[in-house]
Amino acid sequence: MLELDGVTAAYDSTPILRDVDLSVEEGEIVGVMGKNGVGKTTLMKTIIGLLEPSDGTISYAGADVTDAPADERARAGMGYIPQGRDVFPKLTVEQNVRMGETVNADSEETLYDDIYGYFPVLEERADQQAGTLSGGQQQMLAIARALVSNPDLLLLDEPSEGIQPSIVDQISDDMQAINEDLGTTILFVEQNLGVIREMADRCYAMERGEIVDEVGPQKLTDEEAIADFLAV
Ligand SMILES: Nc1ncnc2c1ncn2[C@@H]1O[C@H](COP(=O)(O)OP(=O)(O)OP(=O)(O)O)[C@@H](O)[C@H]1O
Repeated sequence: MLELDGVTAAYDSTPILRDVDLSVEEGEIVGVMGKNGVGKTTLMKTIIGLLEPSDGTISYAGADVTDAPADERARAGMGYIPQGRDVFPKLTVEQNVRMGETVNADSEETLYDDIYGYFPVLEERADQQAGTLSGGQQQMLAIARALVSNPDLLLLDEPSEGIQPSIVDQISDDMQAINEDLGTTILFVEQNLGVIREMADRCYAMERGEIVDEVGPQKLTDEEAIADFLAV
C-alpha cells in the first residue's frame, strides 16, 4: 500500500532522512521506533506531503505520489494525526470532527456516526470546546477527526506523548479495533515501548534519519533487542 524507496529529505540544507526504504502492506499496523530527534516526525511529514523529498520515491496505492501535494494524498485516502494533536481549541468537539469530513471530499462515506462507538467520551462532550479536553481526549479527537473521512492509511505521530498510561492503553486498543473492524492500515511512530509492543505487527528502528533495523513480532517482545532504539 505504501512504499518508500531511497527517500532523503532535508529542512533547507540540513539532511534529516537518509535513504529510507520502508513498506506497509494493506491491513498492517507498522511502527517506526526511535529516540527524540531521530527524524520520526520528519518521516510522517514527508509521507503525507508536507515536506518534499530531495531524493527517492514514495508510492501509495500503486501510484507514484512523490510530487503530489498533501491535499491530493489526503483525498487519495491518507489520514494524518500530527504530534501534539493540533485540535482547534476554540471549536467544539463536534466541529473539530466535522472538519475532518471535508478533507476527503471525494469519498461519499463518512464515519461520523461510527466514531463515537470507538470514543464515547467525545459524544458526551460533543458541545464542549476542544481546548478544554484532557490530553488523552484531545488525542482521541485528533484520531476521530482523521478517521471520519474513512482513510485507507492512517499516519499517527507519537500517540502516547504527554498522555497518562491508562489512556495510552485505551488508545492502543482503539487503534487495533479500528484496524480490525474497518481494515484501516496504520503507520505510527513512537518511542514508548509499551505502545509499540501493544500495537505493531512489525516495526522499523530509526537512528539519525536512517532505518537501521526491522523488528518482527517475536523480536518485539525481546526488551534488550529493542531497548537501544528507545529512550528507556
Ligand atoms: N522545521 C524544521 N527546520 C529545521 N530543522 C528541523 C525542523 N523540524 C525538525 N528539525 C530537526 O530535524 C531533526 C529531526 O526532527 P523530528 O521532529 O523529525 O524528530 P523526531 O524523531 O520526531 O523527534 P521527537 O520525538 O522529539 O518528535 C531534529 O534534529 C530537529 O531539530
